[in-house]
Amino acid sequence: MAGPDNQKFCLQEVLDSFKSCLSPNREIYMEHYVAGWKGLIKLLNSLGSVFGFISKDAASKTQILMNFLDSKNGSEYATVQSMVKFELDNELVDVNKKGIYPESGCRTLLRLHRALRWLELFLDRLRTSKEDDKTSVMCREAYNESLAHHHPFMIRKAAGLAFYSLPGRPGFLEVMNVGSPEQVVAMLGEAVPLISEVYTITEELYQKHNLLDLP
Ligand SMILES: CCCCCCCCCCCCC/C=C/[C@@H](O)[C@H](COP(=O)(O)O)NC(=O)CCCCCCCCCCCCCCC
Repeated sequence: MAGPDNQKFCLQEVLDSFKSCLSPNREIYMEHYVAGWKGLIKLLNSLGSVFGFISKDAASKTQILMNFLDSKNGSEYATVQSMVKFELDNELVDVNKKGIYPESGCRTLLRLHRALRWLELFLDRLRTSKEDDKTSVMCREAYNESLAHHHPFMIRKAAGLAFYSLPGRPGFLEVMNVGSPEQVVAMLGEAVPLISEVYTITEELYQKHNLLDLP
């Protein structure tokens, strides 16, 4: 029987998670942030094994955050804001170079946060694309504008090759499990601003604490 991680991806599920992410005072709930990523990883897995190296990395980072949430300090990780405060107050972050905390919550979330910017740019391109536009081009452009700045040559090369395997626009919209292309586009219209808001709040928080370049 398929376990929960093998279930089919549904864009609605990701949208719901990112909706639940924001508290009334604009804090980001870790549980829902991680749930959003788990939904995205399901989609990536359904696109084929060529994306395995990307989904493995995202899954391992998601797992690190879930482990913090389940630990004895779990309540300190309830929101991204409380995690940053807790880890900085207790000097649990390698700030300048890798040291004894190579997998701190702050540096792990930063990697996913940078990928969220790629997602925002990619989904916005998809939302405004025309029928015969290529998903591989949208994906590459979004990647070059965001994550690529943080990746070494070999990763950029491997990612670039994987993009060629993306299904065309109609196939990609179908994988989202939403309905007609028009319905997917409408849902993207809701999802992109939400993802963008979560991204901006995190970016401002990390900027304020000088955490945007964590090794
Ligand atoms: C739809 C096609 C998906 C293309 C994904 C584009 C992003 C390409 C990322 C390539 C990452 C390669 C894997 C390794 C990365 C790590 O070296 C690197 C640095 O980590 P480190 O400091 O611990 O060493 N890790 C990262 O930058 C984090 C990458 C996380 C990538 C997550 C991508 C999730 C994609 C979800 C797709 C969902 C499609 C959207 C439809 C609603």
